[in-house]
Amino acid sequence: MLTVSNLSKTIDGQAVLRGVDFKLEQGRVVGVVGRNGAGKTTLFKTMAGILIPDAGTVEYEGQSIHATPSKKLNIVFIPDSPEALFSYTAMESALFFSHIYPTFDKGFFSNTLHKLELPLDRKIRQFSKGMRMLFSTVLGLATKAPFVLLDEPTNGIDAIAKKQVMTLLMEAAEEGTTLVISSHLLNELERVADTILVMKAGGIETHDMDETANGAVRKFQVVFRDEAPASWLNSPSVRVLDKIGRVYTVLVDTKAPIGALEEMGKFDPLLMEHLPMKLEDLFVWKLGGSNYVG
Ligand SMILES: Nc1ncnc2c1ncn2[C@@H]1O[C@H](COP(=O)(O)OP(=O)(O)OP(=O)(O)O)[C@@H](O)[C@H]1O
Repeated sequence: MLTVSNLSKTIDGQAVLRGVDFKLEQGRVVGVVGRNGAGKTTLFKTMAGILIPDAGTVEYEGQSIHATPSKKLNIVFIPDSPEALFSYTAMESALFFSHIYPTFDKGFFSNTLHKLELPLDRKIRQFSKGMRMLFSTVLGLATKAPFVLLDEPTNGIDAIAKKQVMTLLMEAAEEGTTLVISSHLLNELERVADTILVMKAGGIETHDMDETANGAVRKFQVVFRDEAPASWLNSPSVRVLDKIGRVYTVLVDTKAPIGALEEMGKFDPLLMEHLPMKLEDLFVWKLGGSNYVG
């Protein structure tokens, strides 16, 4: 279990993390989403012990990873580019990591690199972006750490490399590794994550993926008979995702005290169809800016 309690971090006078709290059980696949600059990378670096928090704790099995540095070995951070290893070859990087991580699996590292046709003797600087991301993923997974934090692992790589990275990750998850993946590719995250952490204003909300699909916020396609009622469209319990002619796609908080769903029914729409809720919809609901205005 990894427990993050009341974690705060200010960088250059900006409070990036503000009292972040959550727990991660072993064997989960966790997606971390948030707007650009929300603090995902800062959170990962603090969770992995690279940054020291101003307040709060990160505990692995009840022990602070900052107070007991050996506990950091249980949490590996895979950055979006392995710049720190650019002047090393893949093999040299593995040697370096095997000195740090006693559980480092050299066999897994070289076999997987061989399967992926990545050279062991070339400097990482000479790798393409896709090769670098595959290499860092293999290197991180080879540590056999129980918690692996991946910062945008498939960003900017081609479809084949993406599939290879995702396959490696799913194999690790099946073996019980907890993966924490930050990504802006919500469709991809939706397929693999069972828990979603939404970062906003330095804080975090935890969502179960099942809860996302069956929670209080529902998605509808609705066609009104006359002009769409502006007060309803602009209410805080409603968010317009799309409008084509008189066809609206909306998110409605079905548990809101003002009864936005009942009200929609009272307008006697020509069509009112319930659609499946996607992770992208949750993202817009939680992090979208102002509501529909036009
Ligand atoms: N070394 C640094 N020096 C100054 N400001 C920083 C530093 N690292 C992060 N920040 C600031 O902290 C905030 C959070 O950055 P962070 O990289 O953690 O966000 P993010 O959610 O990972 O963003 P993105 O989705 O764009 O990668 C940003 O406003 C960023 O400018």
